[in-house]
Amino acid sequence: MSSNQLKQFTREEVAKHNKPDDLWVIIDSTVYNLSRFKDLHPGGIAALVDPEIAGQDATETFYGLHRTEVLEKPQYKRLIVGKIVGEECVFSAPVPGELSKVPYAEPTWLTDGYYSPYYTDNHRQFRKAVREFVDEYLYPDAQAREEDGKRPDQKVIDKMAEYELHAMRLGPGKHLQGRTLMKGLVKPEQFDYFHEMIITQELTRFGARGYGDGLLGGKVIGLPPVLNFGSEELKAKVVPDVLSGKKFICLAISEAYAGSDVMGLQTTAVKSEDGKEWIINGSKKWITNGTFADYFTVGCKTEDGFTVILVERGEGVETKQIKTSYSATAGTAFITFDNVRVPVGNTLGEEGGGIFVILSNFNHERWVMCSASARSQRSIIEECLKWASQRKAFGKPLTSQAVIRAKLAAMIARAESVQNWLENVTYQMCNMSYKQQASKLAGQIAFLKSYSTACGQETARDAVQIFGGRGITKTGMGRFIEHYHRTIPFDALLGGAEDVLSDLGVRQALRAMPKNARL
Ligand code: HEM
Repeated sequence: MSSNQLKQFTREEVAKHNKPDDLWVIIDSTVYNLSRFKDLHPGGIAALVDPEIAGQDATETFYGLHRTEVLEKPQYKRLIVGKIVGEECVFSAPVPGELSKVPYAEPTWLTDGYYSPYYTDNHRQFRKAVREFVDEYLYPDAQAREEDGKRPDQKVIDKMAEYELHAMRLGPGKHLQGRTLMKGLVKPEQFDYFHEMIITQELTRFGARGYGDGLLGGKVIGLPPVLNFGSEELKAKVVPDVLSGKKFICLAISEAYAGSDVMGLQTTAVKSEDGKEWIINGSKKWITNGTFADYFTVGCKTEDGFTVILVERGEGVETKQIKTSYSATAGTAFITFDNVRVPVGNTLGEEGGGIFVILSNFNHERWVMCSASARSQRSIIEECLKWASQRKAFGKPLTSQAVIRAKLAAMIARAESVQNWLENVTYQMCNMSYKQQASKLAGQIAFLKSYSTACGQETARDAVQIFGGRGITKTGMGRFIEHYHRTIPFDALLGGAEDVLSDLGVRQALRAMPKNARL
């Protein structure tokens, strides 16, 4: 029912319904009958029958205790009996696809009155379409799956395939040729790293970190080695099924024995006597999407050093769920390979040349993670600005406290610096070949990742302080803060731990020092 068709009441009429069995309240000029609901109210009966609430305007108190989305739920919409005559609602739930008007909730290129050298009209239209897609198809599944830990709904995966989002998430390249991207909104040859960054950032907005990885994060890092280093025959077999969401792939590098120390890995691949097959033995740990993957891009120790090999799920491959601090929807696995036989044609890149395959892949993976980190910090800023403005403490909004404002200042500065650096690196990527990126951007991206996740961790800690107890509560007002604070270590570890990455950046810089440089 639209608000115009609702029955109209005066505030005096509503005030008469102030008894436990005849209990109305006004929230944002809408009249709710809570007479029956009071017994089910998660906040208890006492809060509702309070003389300051029963029959009165409870708008301010309500928004101090509940998220707007509570009123959007159908079971609560049924409590509406009318509206206040001559008044209009002030607070609105976000409209799918719309930009937020909260300062710093969007990067400058999406903020009214600001300019950017990087984005075209096509990027802007594309951003709008992706956000509408995410809000409509992904957001509800993300919230539900993060909670129940099941895999993302296959219908969502299929829908993403229909728009070619699986292909686009791998970035620009030959794999996009002949595809109709986002229903024709962007041509394959037009698609660049800014388009890809837009997808990653929009996908991050649903605030469900485990689901984000469950939504084929394994493919984003596991398929590029096949695309860039696999034989034509192997690509023809694997790529179409993965990009259409029929089959799943993951990257299996880290082990119980070694994480960042790639050369210390212990999974072995030995050639069969006839030289036609690899025989793989060992285990892998913390492998995103491993529980449901059909293909595994595996780092192995071989006679010549380190080699990357594509393994298909089959005899000798076993995957078990690892319980981590985010949702099981990510499909994080412990994998064992027990005499797994794989054709030698599944080798990705040169035998013994695995380190190059992995290192060049790391750049893209880390840049994707920086894009996500920049965006999630912004979502946290939006939550904090809203909360600090609407929450009263000692009779004043939280924003009247200088310590709260100082925390907001630091978060905003961090998010702005990460996004601006990210856009610069993305611009370099748009103008460099894959090889140039591998040599020139490894240090930049390593620094950016380590810096952005360090910023994210500080922002998570500040946000919890601003939200207080709600920042450590899985439901209600602070639920996204609790989630971010709990899951931020994934950003800081996956794709390379902060310290290791910073050191990598410095080592790259030292290698490039001119021999004749002297003070
Ligand atoms: C349409 C009216 C209302 C509905 C549908 C509603 C619903 C809910 C729900 C679902 C929660 C659980 C927390 C959450 O998910 O955010 C909750 C908590 C609560 N509600 Fe309400 N509520 C309503 C009105 C009110 C009013 C008028 C008050 C006035 C004091 C109130 C006081 C509380 C309190 C104190 C809590 C506990 C908050 C917390 O644990 O942080 N509610 N309510």
